Amino acid sequence: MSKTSNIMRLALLQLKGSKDKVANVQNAVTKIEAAVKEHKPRLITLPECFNAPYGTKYFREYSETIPDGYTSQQLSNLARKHQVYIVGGTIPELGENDAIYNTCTVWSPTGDLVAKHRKMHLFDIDVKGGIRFKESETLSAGNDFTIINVDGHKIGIGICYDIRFEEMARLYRNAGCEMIIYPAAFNMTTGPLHWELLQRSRANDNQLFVVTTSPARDTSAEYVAYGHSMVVNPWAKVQQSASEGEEIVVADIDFSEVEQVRQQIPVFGQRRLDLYATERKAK
Ligand SMILES: O=C(O)CCC(=O)C(=O)O
Repeated sequence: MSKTSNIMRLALLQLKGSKDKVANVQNAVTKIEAAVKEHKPRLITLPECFNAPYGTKYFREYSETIPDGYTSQQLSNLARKHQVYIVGGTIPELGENDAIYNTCTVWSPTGDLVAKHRKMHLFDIDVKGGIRFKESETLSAGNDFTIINVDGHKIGIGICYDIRFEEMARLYRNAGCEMIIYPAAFNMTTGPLHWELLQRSRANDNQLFVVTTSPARDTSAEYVAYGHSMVVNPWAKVQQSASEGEEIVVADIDFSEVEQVRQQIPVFGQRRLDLYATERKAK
């Protein structure tokens, strides 16, 4: 598809969650309506696990099938009604064989599901005195890379912990992506040190835009999200970022910056592919 425009307006919705699924989804609906009315974005992003509390004991209870579940239907209707792309954060998905996935849905302006990305790297960490989390207690990992095409621009999709795996971002870059979107929910242990660093690293390594959307910070929640949803440009500069509470971040992406950086610092063509490679394996 040829590029119809180099400018794309994004709205990142940093949303507060609760244990009430319908209230969470309705909050997203209200904020999407407000973002459309006030800012007219082309693409809207939502946070990781925006319709449920983020915790392994909750994933099965809150899980839904895609695309016929309640949350999917709401996002599909909104995308069609407002003719926008929605990168629908993530929800716990009830998949084949009763498996649960942490899944991002992407909706086109016709309301169609254009992609579904299941988190590939499960968040299993144990930081002494900090945080222990083991998504693999209840979740299964996805096995597929996901690239969408919006107005001729290729955009890779990852989810939170996926950002730590530079090979995944490299494969998206190799496939021609100009942006990677990660719905994410870093925490108060790893967020302060790694959140911005990882985004700027992936942007700098691959000379593309990195976009993250976090839940708002709620210090009364069992899992306290870091917040600070962010857009990093291909120069690895933070173009825009949220604070900690509920917020809509509006960013005008100029995709011509991707080509500028790639021409001026041409590392992609200077790699020693005679000596090393990052290659996707056939499944
Ligand atoms: O990598 C991290 O520090 C946080 C990852 C995370 O919270 C997640 O994958 O949901």
